[in-house]
Amino acid sequence: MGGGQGPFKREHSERAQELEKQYSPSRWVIRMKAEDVVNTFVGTGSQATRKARATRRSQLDVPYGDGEGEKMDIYFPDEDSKASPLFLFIHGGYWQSGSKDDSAFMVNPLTAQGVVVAIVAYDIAPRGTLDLMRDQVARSLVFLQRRYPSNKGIYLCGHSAGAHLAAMMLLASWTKHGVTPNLQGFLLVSGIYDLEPLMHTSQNAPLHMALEDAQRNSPQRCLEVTPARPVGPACPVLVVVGQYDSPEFHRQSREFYETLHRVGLKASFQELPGVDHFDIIENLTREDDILTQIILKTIFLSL
Ligand SMILES: N[C@@H](CC(=O)c1ccccc1NC=O)C(=O)O
Repeated sequence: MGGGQGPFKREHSERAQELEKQYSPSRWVIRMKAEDVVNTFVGTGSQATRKARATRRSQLDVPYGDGEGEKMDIYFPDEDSKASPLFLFIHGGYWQSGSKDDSAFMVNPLTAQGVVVAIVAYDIAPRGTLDLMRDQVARSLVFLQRRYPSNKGIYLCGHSAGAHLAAMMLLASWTKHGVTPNLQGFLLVSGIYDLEPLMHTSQNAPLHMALEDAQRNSPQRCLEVTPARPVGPACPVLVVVGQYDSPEFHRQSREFYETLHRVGLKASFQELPGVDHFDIIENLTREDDILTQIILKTIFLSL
C-alpha cells in the first residue's frame, strides 16, 4: 500500500525543517555566514567583558544562592552612590549555552551614565531545568533588592532565552521570597515567549521539555489564561525584536506584546531596523546605539 504514509511523512518533515530554521537565529543573519555568527557574538561579548573588568570597579562571582552556578558579576559607575538604578542582564543561548563571562556587552555605556550593571549566571541545561533557571533569576532579583534596598529601580533585561526568563518574572510571586524587588522596567530583546514550538526542534534535546513543562514555562500562555485583572508590576515592559530576526521571532514578540497590553501592563513594541538576533545585543557596547539609548531613556525618564 503506497500513498498514505509517504506524503504525510514528507509533509511532516518539511514542517519540522521549517520550524528548525525559524528557531535557528543564526540562519537569518545577512551580514555574515551563519556558521560564523555565534563565534563572533561570543567574541564580542567576552571582549566587552574583559574591558569592563579592566576598566570598571566590579565584584565578580558574587553568590546570590548556595548553588555552584548561582553567581553574578556586578559593575559599578565611577561615582559611588547608594541610590543608583540597577540593570540586571540575563544572557541567551537557548537555555543551554552562554555565560555571564561573555555577556557584559552593555557595562561600559551604562555604568558611564551612573547605572550599576549586574550580569547573572544561571544553571543552563542539561544541568538546570527551566523551572530551576526561573527560580534562580527570581532569587537573583531578591538578592539585589536586599543588597541595595535604596536602589532607584531594578531594570531587568534579557536576550532571546534570557528574555524568556525575564518575562517569567512578570508572573513571579514574591511573597515566598519575603521581599519584592523594586522592578521599574523590563527590556525583552528578541525573546521567545511560547515554548511549545521549540519542543519540535533540536533545541529541546538538552531541555527535555514535555508539553506541561513548555506550557508552565510559557509566559505567553500563562498570561493568556490569566483572568482579566491587573497582573505583574506597573512598570513599562518593552518588547524589542530585530528586523532580521526570523518571522517566528517576530510573531512571538508581537503576540506577547499584544497579550501584555491586553492584561493591562504598560507594554510597548519596537522593531529595530538593520539589526539581527545577535548584533541587536553586540551593539550595546556602544553608547550611540539605538537600543542603548532606549535603555537609558527607560531608566532615566522614569526616575
Ligand atoms: N544555535 C543557535 C544559537 C542561538 O540561538 C543563540 C546563541 C547565542 C545567544 C542567543 C541565542 N539564541 C537564543 O537564546 C543559532 O542557530 O543561532
